[in-house]
Amino acid sequence: MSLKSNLVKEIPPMGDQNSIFDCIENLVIAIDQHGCISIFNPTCERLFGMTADQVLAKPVSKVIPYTGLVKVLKTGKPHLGRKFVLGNSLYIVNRTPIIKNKRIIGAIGVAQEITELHQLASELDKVKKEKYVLESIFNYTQEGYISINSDGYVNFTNRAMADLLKKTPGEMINRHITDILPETKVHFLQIDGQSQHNEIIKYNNTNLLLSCYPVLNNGKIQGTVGRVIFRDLQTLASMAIKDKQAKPVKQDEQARYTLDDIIGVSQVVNRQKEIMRKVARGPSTILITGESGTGKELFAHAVHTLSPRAKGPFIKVNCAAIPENLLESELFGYREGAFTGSRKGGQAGKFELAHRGTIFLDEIGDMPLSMQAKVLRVLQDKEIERLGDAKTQKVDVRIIAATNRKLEELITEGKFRRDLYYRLNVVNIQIPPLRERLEDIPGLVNHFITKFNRDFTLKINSVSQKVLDLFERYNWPGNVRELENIIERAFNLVEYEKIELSHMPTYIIEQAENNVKKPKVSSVDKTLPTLLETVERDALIDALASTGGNKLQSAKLLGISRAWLYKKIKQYQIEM
Ligand SMILES: Nc1ncnc2c1ncn2[C@@H]1O[C@H](COP(=O)(O)OP(=O)(O)OP(=O)(O)O)[C@@H](O)[C@H]1O
Repeated sequence: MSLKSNLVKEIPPMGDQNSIFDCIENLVIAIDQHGCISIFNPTCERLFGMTADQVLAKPVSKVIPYTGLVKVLKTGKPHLGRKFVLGNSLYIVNRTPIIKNKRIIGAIGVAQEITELHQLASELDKVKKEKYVLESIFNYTQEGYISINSDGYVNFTNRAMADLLKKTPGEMINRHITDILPETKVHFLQIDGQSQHNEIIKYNNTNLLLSCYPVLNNGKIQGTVGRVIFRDLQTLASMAIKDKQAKPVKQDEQARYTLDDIIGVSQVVNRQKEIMRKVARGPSTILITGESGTGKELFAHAVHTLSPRAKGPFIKVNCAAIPENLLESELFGYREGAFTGSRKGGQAGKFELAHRGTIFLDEIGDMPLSMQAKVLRVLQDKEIERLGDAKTQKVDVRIIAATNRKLEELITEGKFRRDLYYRLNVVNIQIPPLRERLEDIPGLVNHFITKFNRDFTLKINSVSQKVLDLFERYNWPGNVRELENIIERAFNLVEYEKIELSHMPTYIIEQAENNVKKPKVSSVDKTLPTLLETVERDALIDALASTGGNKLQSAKLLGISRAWLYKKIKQYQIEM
């Protein structure tokens, strides 16, 4: 009988161990109570390049530098789910003591290669992150998107589409498209690899402008994506001045917000408010920059209401939303007979309408170059010419422009005029993204709760601490607008008087989980020691929260001793 089969007898019986260990693909190594190898299965032989007969009965620590088995033998404590790297592969191992008659008679380790699994998990994580980004993009566009699979069942819809159809995405997913949009059968289901553009369909009493695109995979149709550009055709019609039927755009010509409507305690918001107070008095052009949803329009309204022009009109033009060929007549107006279908008596443009007031050129970065030249001329000469009219008119208008694009980059790419940039950028107000001023969140949350309590006639009076913690970890790609939408969504779900974690969309919970809690320090406090302390404190709080306050587990999680954890809890005065 070989040495190997003698030693294996020491292991508690579990069937025909030899053949089990011999045929499994896992690495199996066992040691006896003296730390000598008692099992070394063929997978180990292959991987370590040694035969069982060469290593059996030898001290494991001499044969393989670290297996962890000697430690398990000494302490009697198992090591479960530990990972290690061997060559280019990643393994997960369970090491357990072998106990017979309450005595530790050895230890066994069983390892499984998980390289591929790990790669798959990383891939999945990457795909998940990309999905969040795409979802955010789709959820913050004004255009409605819906997609169906090849059998006609809805597998995706964005918020704009759900709002448009007055349904929740949950009421639409997995339903057949004809149950949701009966009229679209022909557009969605009979699409044959070609796109269909701008078809008019009816939904309730609204006309929608729908485009459909096939989703192709290796040339085969997998489904269809539908896009609704304008919520209803009246919006389009009102923009199309050249259409004889079109009504002039009804504009609310008054600024709606004041400085008090800008909520925020962060240094940066207070500094910007201070600047606004000063510059509002003068005539200078102002350029407001910041990501989408940071409050640029709100700031523009507030400058106007603070200015001596407050009683004059406040005219907003969204330069990105108006088709290039209509922008000129929109901005400068046109003379009667300037083109076929032009209105009798002609029409005043936005600059004229803003006379003695303020014109707010939103999304100025998207203004076509040809129009930039004309706006520059207004800035220089304070004069306009209606389309088709040789007569010039003096206008007294203050310009506030805003953009979420990097104008310097657009200048380098030749898409924005440098001279216009200098003319606009006399005073620059930069609004930082919400993730860089987390201290503004609680005030904004209260502000939106008050607003929605009014709109929904509800009496929500608080938000759970868990939700506030979540808000600190989330990175707010849609900024304050996204926060406002999330609170509004919660109002639709809330049952009692408190907004809880269960009222939050899963995508923000999942994204926040992947984020390290950000240090809540203002720019003046950003010395390295302060930052390190903040990160350390946050890591402690996260570990304690995720282990339900268990200090031993938290210490393990953080890779520090229990004594060190206690010291840090005391140092940072973390309440338990
Ligand atoms: N500091 C703030 N206090 C209160 N409400 C705010 C604040 N900032 C933004 N909001 C609200 O967030 C929403 C988005 O703001 P706003 O439209 O001004 O952003 P924006 O930067 O102009 O966005 P976009 O670039 O997409 O046009 C609005 O409902 C606005 O009232």
